[in-house]
Amino acid sequence: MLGPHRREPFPGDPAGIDPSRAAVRLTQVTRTYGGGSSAVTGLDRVSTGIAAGAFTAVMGYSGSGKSTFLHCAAGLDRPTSGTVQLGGEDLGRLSEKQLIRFPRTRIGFVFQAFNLLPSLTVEQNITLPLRLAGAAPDHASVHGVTASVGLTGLLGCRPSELSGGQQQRVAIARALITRPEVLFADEPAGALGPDTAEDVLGLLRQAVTDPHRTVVMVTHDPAAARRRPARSPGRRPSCRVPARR
Ligand SMILES: Nc1ncnc2c1ncn2[C@@H]1O[C@H](COP(=O)(O)OP(=O)(O)OP(=O)(O)O)[C@@H](O)[C@H]1O
Repeated sequence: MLGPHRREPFPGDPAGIDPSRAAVRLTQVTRTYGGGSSAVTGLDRVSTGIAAGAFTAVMGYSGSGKSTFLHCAAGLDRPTSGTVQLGGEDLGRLSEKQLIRFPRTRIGFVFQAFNLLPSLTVEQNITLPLRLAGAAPDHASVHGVTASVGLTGLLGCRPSELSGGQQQRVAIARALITRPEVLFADEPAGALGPDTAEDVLGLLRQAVTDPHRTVVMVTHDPAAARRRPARSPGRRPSCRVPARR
């Protein structure tokens, strides 16, 4: 964990990562909120690469820009300057319409607060990204992903009928249903108790056992960042947001 007075290079700095092995690359990315004297810099010229097929944990002190980093890397937010490449695609070159469609097919995102639609059933929540992308959900995929996150038998429930851990499992299934190249998770266990949190983190570590998948997770928990996925990428999985100047 970095403190506000320490600045260390990113372990995944582009200088240290083979460009062909980077699932996501940020180059000189700055994100400023507001303007004038009240402007806040969420990210300040961050350059880094996320190794493809690895489980990478993003850590840093509160307010250091972890969520901003994740949103820019996933294309959910546009940087004020700099470039983000995901799977070789420069997200800055995409139109608003293309950028909205992009996450539904190429990335999955898991939020701390689950962000499920309360009026939809578990099955409808899980298949929503497919339906928004105009694809018909096939039962084998739905049941496969549901079983992989331990939700078999709960497809007809509404989110309000589920525990927090079960709701986060639904959110993970929803993120995985499109078979994304990169799965982003922002404090996915932040709203859960320790045992449930461990289950949810285990599912994310399991997700990277698919050789074509990269997982990037923001966490405050050094233990969660240190634990290796089932198929270890062979090095310590960590990535740190440098202190803002
Ligand atoms: N929408 C916004 N409008 C204005 N400022 C923002 C906005 N989003 C983030 N910020 C600011 O940008 C900085 C980085 O915020 P960010 O949420 O990315 O940090 P974080 O490391 O994820 O924090 P935490 O660990 O507390 O969730 C903070 O100073 C925050 O106040």
